[in-house]
Amino acid sequence: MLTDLEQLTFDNRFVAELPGDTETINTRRQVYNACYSKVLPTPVKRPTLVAYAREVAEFLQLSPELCCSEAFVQVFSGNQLLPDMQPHATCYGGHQFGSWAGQLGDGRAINLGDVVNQQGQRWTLQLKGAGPTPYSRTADGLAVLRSSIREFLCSEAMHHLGVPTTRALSVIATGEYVVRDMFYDGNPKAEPGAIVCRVAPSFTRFGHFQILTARKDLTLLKRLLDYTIATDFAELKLDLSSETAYLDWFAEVCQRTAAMIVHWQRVGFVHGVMNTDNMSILGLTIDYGPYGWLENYDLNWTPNTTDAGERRYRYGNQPAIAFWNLAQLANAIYPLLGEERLAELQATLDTYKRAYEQGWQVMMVDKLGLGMFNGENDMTLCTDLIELLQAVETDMTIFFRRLALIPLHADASDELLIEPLLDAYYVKEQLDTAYLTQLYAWLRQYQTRLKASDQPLEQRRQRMNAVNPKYVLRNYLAQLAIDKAEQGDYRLVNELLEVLRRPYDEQAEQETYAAKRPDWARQRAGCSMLSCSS
Ligand SMILES: Nc1ncnc2c1ncn2[C@@H]1O[C@H](COP(=O)(O)OP(=O)(O)OP(=O)(O)O)[C@@H](O)[C@H]1O
Ligand SMILES: [Mg+2]
Repeated sequence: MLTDLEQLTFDNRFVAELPGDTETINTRRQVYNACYSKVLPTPVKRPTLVAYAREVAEFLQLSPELCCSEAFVQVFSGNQLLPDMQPHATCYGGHQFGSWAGQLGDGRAINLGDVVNQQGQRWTLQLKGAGPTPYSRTADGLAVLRSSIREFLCSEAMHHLGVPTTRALSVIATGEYVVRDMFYDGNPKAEPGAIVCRVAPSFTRFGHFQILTARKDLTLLKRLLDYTIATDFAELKLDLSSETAYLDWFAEVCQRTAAMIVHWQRVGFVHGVMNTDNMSILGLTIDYGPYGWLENYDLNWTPNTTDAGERRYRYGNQPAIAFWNLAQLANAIYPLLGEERLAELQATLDTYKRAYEQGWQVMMVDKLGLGMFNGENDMTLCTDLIELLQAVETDMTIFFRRLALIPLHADASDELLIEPLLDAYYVKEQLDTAYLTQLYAWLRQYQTRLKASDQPLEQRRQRMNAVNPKYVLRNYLAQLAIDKAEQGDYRLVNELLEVLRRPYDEQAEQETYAAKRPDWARQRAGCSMLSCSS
């Protein structure tokens, strides 16, 4: 463990190997022929630590004492730079809600540099909300405490759930106010500001490639792609002189993206703003903005108020949107492959569909504890269940967690059979005869199917509990932590972080955090609907 932040070892490859912007003044502009612009974080008045994630600190070799020190707060609020840091914001573009938006870039994210730890792993440190950059367009480069707490808690919760994600080292309140019109309805308010330090092996997005192709800068496109393959995908050991290197790389991105989406569907995470600038090349969940967790299972649900009309980013549409986004990435690298490789590129894109389909089946088998996917019969079992879950308001997390507890003996009465599931229902009056008849029928089929799978009961339950979390960052829980934090009380943020470290464990003393959404949270801002304002 390091005792001094100056002992961190930096090796900033992105900056060293790719061309940077020749302009060094921090003015908003279009940046050509460059992958990044050097820019300093804006100092803040009174930074205070809200929380830090000890696992992230650990792999960066930062001791708990160091994380609670004044030096830590000064560095991770952007007030003080370490000697080997090379702060910069990167240039990317993207499709937002399906339309090409041109240059976006790190408008409020500043990479400090890449730390290499004792294991030789490279981790980029990135401040989000550390002030304007050349890519800030008309916005202020800042972030508010509420959105920063949501980003911090959710990235860590996702990691502990086993979902590929960017990580968060710390969230620091700046002691300054940031003006936001939360619902874009002409009611701006001063809110406390904050900065999250995100950590990932790389923050490269689909949009980093797209912007270069859009500008026909194929020389830099090739350089960035070669760099990415050599650095971020080094373990693939691709030979860059081989004709298939780019296709092999793209296949890997498709696989990783499919794996990530399967995880989202498994835990009921809805990203809310799956624009191509929010898609990580490494298949990591990135940009925790107007995301939400499914409470009642609903394929049509989107947490993002900006998306309420079209519902492009609804839960049930995430797999299709990921495919669409990958198609945009395919378009971006197409000029490097040429027409003679178009058919192969298209075929590679289809690996996403296969990987997703297969991953989904395995995921459902695990969630239901079936042992193995049994073709059409299991498909029907799954689709019937999905219909049932949507027929009445059913809490997804509680339902799947409790499914492991239903009695298996055929002579168990209907009442006994649904007893473990009753907690999952939001409106008891919806459980009418018609619904119950269907539910019992499904449960009987499920019982029969489980018996046929012939697994020892305890083993099956353990397997199911390992994929059906008991604790997720329920929207209202995050909001409760935010309400307290805005009063200067950070205990609930830290308590939630602690509970979410072990989402699959029973944690009997923490039951309250597994409770379904209370009625007060049904229509409250921040609980059931989120705006992009952050
Ligand atoms: N307050 C802000 N100041 C400057 N730029 C911003 C601000 N909010 C968003 N942007 C920029 O607008 C674009 C789209 O925003 P989006 O909400 O997807 O990202 P974000 O939440 O800022 O960041 P990230 O994707 O890095 O998590 C990005 O280029 C982002 O940097
Ligand atoms: Mg974004």
